[in-house]
Amino acid sequence: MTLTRVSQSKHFGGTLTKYSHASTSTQSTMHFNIFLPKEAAGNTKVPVLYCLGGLTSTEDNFPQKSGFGARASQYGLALVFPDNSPRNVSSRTYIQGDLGFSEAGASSDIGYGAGFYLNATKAPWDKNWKMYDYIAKELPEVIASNFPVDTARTSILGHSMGGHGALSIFLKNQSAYKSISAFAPILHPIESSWGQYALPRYLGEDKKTWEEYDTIKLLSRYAAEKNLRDDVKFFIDQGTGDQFLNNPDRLHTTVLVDLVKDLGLEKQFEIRFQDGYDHGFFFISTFMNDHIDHHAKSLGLTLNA
Ligand SMILES: N[C@@H](CCC(=O)N[C@@H](CSC=O)C(=O)NCC(=O)O)C(=O)O
Repeated sequence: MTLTRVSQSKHFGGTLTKYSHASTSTQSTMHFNIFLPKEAAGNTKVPVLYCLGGLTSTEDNFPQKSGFGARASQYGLALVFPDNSPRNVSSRTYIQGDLGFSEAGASSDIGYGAGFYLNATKAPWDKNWKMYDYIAKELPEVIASNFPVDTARTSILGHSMGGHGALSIFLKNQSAYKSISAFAPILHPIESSWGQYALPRYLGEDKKTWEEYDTIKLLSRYAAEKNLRDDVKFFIDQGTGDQFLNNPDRLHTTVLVDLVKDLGLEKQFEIRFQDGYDHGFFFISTFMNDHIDHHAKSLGLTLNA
C-alpha cells in the first residue's frame, strides 16, 4: 500500500503531514493528517493519539483548529487526524433516489462528512461506508507500517460524532487503547435526531444493529457482562452552552451521568460540564491541553522542558 504525500508543514519542531492512500475498507482514496514530534525524526517510536472529527469535518478541522501542537510537541506525542467518511466515490449512485447524500445538498447527516464510524450494511452505503473497519483496523496498520509509532501506546479521542466514534471504538476494542476522551460526544445516537436519520439508512430498520454503535447501549452491555476495563478513566468535556445539548438534546450527556451512577462507575468517569461553552472549536481548543495531559499520563509521557 502506497502513501502519497499531499502537503507538509513544520509545526512546533515536528511535522504535520497530509497523506492520501487507497483504502481497502472504504474502497476509496482516504486522506489523513499525522503530526510527528521531533522525537520521531531519528526513527524513535513515539506514542500515538487518534483524533476523530465530527459531522461536516474532514481530516483538516482538528489539526487546524484544536491548538494541539504546543502540548503534543512538549510530550513528544504523535497525533493522527483521519477523515470521517469516504470521499469522491461514484456519487451519481448516491444522489439518485434522494438518499440524502450530502454532496447533493440534501443533508449533512449522512454521506460525505458523516460516516458515523460504523460499517454500513444497507445499499448503497455498504460498498464504501466502512468507517469502523477503517479507523479500528486499517488505519492503525497503515500508520504502524509507515511511521515510527509505538503501537502498544495508542489512545483515542473525538468530538461530537467523532466522540461517538472514539467511545464506541474504544469500548469494542478496549485492549487496543491506553486511554479515551471526548469533547461533547453524541452518546446515544439511537435516541438522537442525527442517529435516527443516519442509522436506518446505513444499517436498516432493525434497531438491534444500531445498538452496536451506541455508547450508552455498549457501556450498559459491557458493564453487565463485566467486560469493562477498570484501569481506564473516561474523560469527557461538555459545554453547558452547547446548542446541541438542549431543544432537542442530541448528545444525551445527562443520560450518561445517570447511567454511570446506576452502574457505580463514578470512579472511572470524569464528566466535566464547562460553563457557557458551545459545541465548536473555541470550546475544544480551550480544553485540548487537558485532554492531551489525560492521554499523556496513560501513555507514560512527561512534559519536556
Ligand atoms: N450542520 C450540522 C452540524 C454541523 C456541525 O456543527 N459540525 C460540528 C460537529 S457536530 C457533530 O458531529 C463540527 O465540528 N464541524 C466542523 C467544524 O470545524 O466546526 C447540524 O446542525 O446538524
